[in-house]
Amino acid sequence: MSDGTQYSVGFVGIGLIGGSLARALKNSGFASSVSAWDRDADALEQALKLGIIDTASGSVAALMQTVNIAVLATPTIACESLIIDMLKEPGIAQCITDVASVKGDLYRRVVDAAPAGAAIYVPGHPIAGSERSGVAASDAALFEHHRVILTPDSNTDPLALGLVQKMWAAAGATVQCMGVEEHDNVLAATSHLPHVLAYALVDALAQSPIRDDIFRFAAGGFRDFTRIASSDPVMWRDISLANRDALLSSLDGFCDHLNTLRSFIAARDGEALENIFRSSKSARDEFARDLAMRERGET
Ligand SMILES: NC(=O)c1ccc[n+]([C@@H]2O[C@H](COP(=O)([O-])OP(=O)(O)OC[C@H]3O[C@@H](n4cnc5c(N)ncnc54)[C@H](O)[C@@H]3O)[C@@H](O)[C@H]2O)c1
Ligand SMILES: O=C(O)C(=O)C[C@]1(C(=O)O)C=C[C@@H](O)C=C1
Repeated sequence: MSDGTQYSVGFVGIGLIGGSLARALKNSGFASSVSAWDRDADALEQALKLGIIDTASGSVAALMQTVNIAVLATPTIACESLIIDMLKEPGIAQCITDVASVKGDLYRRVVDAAPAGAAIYVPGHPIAGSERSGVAASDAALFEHHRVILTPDSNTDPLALGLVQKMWAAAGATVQCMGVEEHDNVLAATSHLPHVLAYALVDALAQSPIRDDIFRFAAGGFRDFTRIASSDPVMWRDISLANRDALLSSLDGFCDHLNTLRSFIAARDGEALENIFRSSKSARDEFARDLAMRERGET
């Protein structure tokens, strides 16, 4: 529960995720002021115009002079050098956090490059998003009833960790901590693999000689399975490469499973197929029930 203390929050990168968090923190009263720096001047102008930020900073260094909490919300590939810059000149920031979808590689490199400052760095990842990008797509309710994973370690400053937990709670999220490796393995399976599969399916069908018919007759099932193939290709290129090992392992396990299923179809083994579909339906139904409860705030 909020104790009413307000913080000055600064964002490096004000797109879908940065913009959504900025909106949520303003609405909840957690942020006394919100500032941002983005390499795209149009994104900053739009954020100002939409009232998502109060001030556009001229540089990362200038931003860090004025904020209690600094949030890095740029594409994964840009995070390493920006976090290191932020940690080397933290200004008045009590904590620095990020929202990147892959944690292990980034954290190890940051700790190697800036060991002294790394204690106030609390790596984070909201498990909520959309196939859309940019500040105009931001949504104050994006994180409500969603989980946020933080990956602190024994070096992390408890005060910095507490502040980041409080910030996400103010945005309506439930915070959970885990190690970077566990995070990257779980997310490879639940997020990165499904995105690769959706892109692969659409690409395979788009290359088909009967492509026009396929897209003409595709409907709800195809739409639901492939929504995430409309996500930003550059973001997903970065994520796939940043989490390469865990993603390869998930992909290999999945390919084996798919081949088993293929062999049942080839062998006309209806019983084996039905068993897989039955157990899959039961797992999916249970997940859907849990998700609905979470979205109603019941868990
Ligand atoms: N989109 C999702 O569903 C989702 C969910 C959870 C986490 N994430 C992670 O959040 C981060 C941001 O994703 P997003 O969807 O908000 O992307 P986005 O494209 O909507 O926003 C990124 C912003 O960062 C800016 N930017 C890019 N490079 C920069 C640089 N070098 N310096 C300063 N600003 C720079 C861009 O101009 C843009 O405004 C990514 O690391 C992504 O992996 C995304
Ligand atoms: O809902 C979507 O469109 C998303 O892709 C969100 C999603 C996910 O895979 O669930 C994508 C990337 C993130 O790092 C976290 C969440």
